[in-house]
Amino acid sequence: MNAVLSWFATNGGKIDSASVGFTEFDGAGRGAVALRDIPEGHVLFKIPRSLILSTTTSALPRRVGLEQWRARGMHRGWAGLILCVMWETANGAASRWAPYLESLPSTFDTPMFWSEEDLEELRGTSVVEKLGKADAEKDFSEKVLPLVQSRPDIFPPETIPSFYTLEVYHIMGSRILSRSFDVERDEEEGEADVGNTSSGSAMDVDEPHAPEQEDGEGSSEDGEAEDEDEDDSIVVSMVPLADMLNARYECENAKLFYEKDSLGMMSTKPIKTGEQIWNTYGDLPNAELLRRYGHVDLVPLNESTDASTSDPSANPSALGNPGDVVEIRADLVLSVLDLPPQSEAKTKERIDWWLEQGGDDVLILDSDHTIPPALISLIRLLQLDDADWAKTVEKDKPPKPKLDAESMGVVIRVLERRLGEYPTTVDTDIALLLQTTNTELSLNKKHALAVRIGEKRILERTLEDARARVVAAAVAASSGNGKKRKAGEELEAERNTRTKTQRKR
Ligand SMILES: C[S@@+](CC[C@H](N)C(=O)[O-])C[C@H]1O[C@@H](n2cnc3c(N)ncnc32)[C@H](O)[C@@H]1O
Repeated sequence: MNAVLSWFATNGGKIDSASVGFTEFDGAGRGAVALRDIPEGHVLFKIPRSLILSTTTSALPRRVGLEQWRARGMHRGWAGLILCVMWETANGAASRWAPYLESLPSTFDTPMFWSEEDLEELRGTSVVEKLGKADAEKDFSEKVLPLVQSRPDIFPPETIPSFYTLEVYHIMGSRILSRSFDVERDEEEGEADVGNTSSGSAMDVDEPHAPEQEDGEGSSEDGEAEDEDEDDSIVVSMVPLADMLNARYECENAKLFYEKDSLGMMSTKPIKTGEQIWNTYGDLPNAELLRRYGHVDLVPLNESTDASTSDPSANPSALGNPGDVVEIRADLVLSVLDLPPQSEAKTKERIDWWLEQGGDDVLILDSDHTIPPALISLIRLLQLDDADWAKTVEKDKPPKPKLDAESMGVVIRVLERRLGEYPTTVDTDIALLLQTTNTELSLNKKHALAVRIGEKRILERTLEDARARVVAAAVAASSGNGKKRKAGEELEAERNTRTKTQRKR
């Protein structure tokens, strides 16, 4: 840390060292701590733009030649930035970022590096299919290695076995995934236009991006389909010191802000002496935290729980991540509907139309346990008869998310089938957590348990609520209530009451 701090100061970085210290936190690596009471709005440290490491500040793209760089597709996805970090590392002490790069971790707890046996523990969660290992390896073998091998003047052949291997590519990718920020392009350096490395990333592209404020961090080497409309004003960047702050669900008390020639880490709340200085990674679900950062958040799930209880095995049902979600793929909905094979073409037409309308192919359940309106709308769309489908297309609007008895039946079957994708039940998982002492279970297995339990809890509660509503509607329908209503109408009436109550809250 000392080497990084003196490099930082020598190169124009400013740190309020009376207020901020860096120390090791148990199970979380390095982090920042308040050395005195810090008021809100206080600048903790400032990073000059010249210390930011990206494809616009590394000399590599220009050494390769911007035309070559683009021709080889290095301006798209993550390959370009990863290669810059590899090259800067290979340059050793000659790199502008040498002490910083030397201080970065080379081992990670992210599933990218897990054994097959450990990955099996994540079956049913969305983590494994999002790892992007195969895409990263394709980028390495099709883009990065051919470029490296074609330019011995820049990448001396004897350095390839140590600095330009697939293993190093994954390590550098993981450093970027767990530490990078979206930084707005400096207008002057924008002239260089080496392209945007963030295209197709799984990083915070979904976060609203305030123009004067840096928001969250995280990036990915697992480029998805590349988007022609990529935002050229954002450059994925390594920001020394700013990336040494840890994060925890709703604990953020500092954030990175744009200033003219620098980025400033500023307190967003008063911070007491001795408290950790937390950034935010966007209060992600545990599945995403694990995939990108290699840790999970376990916080008390309700106010009555003792906040000091951070050991999940002490009271596993009281801790979790309130930001957890469950992803339900649209094809699971299709499999539940079990539509006749002759309607395959019609179904495809409807799905394509749904996607064109901006509908998602993954539906998200979150911890408020309500049934996602998009799920109801999709179920109804897939069940329309031909005449109603034609009317829907004419109106150019997907069906309203009206939860009638038939749709509710499908929803329940979807939730049951989704729950069945995990090999174990939530009770088995909690029993496992209770039976095993901390030393018996590896960190990977503990993390996988936390992800699984969080997701299954959401599914089970949503399912319980849905079943209870069916029963309530059936009881109301059979009791007549003055005039006899159909169970479906009861469900609808009950849904409206719930929505109003929720709005009031
Ligand atoms: C941006 S870096 C933060 C600095 C890092 N601790 C270090 O030693 O350089 C992100 C990494 O810090 C660790 N981390 C951050 N917040 C954490 C938390 N709440 N619990 C455990 N580890 C955490 C994870 O390893 C994550 O990949």
